[in-house]
Amino acid sequence: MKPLLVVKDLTFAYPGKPPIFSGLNFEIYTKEKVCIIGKNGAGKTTFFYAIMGLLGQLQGEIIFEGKSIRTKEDLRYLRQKVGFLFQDPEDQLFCPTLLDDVLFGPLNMGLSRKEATDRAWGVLKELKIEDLAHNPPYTLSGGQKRLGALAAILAMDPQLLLLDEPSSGLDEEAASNLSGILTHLDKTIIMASHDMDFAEEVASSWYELSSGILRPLHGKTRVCI
Ligand SMILES: Nc1ncnc2c1ncn2[C@@H]1O[C@H](COP(=O)(O)OP(=O)(O)OP(=O)(O)O)[C@@H](O)[C@H]1O
Repeated sequence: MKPLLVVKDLTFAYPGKPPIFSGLNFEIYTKEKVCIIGKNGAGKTTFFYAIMGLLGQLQGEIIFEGKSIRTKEDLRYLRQKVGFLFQDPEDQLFCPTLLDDVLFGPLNMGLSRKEATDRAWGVLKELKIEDLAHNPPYTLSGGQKRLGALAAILAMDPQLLLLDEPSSGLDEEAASNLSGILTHLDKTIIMASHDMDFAEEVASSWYELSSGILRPLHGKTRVCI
């Protein structure tokens, strides 16, 4: 079996700054759930940007489903299959209501309004935020926005989820509901988190990002960052 995603020899520096990645290698197989830990500024968010093609020209290679992502067309395909929950959910909610935001992806993918609406209500209910559906996103709390942004991603039924601090700002009940959902979700997940209790619930393998490389941490080792 081939890995779902391979990141090969990734080297990257923001202009005028020292390299964040220096020959980083990573691979994940379908249905694996991985947590990446690392100190503030280690490059976890930047790693997700690299996978999503948000850093422009890269040194190294991103391979998805066995195919090297090289052209705009490849990137469009990858972005349909990979759902990215940004660290700041405000970046992802831009419609008049939360329901519109959750409908946006499925409608854009060509689903009928009925299919898209069924899907949108399904994820809103699963995340227990259906009573917020008609609210404008700017009126939601930080935790509600995070769940709303996640609903918008899940409604697109991506194969791989990149979750940047998914439990940040959630109360205990919402975090526990979310960890339960992610644990049972039939999808591949790469998550960056400082919330060890949450991550231990969801992830089955761990990596530490440090000095520009990803190092596997064997076993479900509890690591304090
Ligand atoms: N657009 C940018 N331009 C220049 N430097 C940046 C930019 N974005 C991030 N950086 C720098 O790159 C480094 C890695 O940032 P990144 O956000 O990827 O880290 P992180 O591991 O996600 O941190 P945290 O745990 O705090 O979320 C930091 O030193 C940050 O200041």
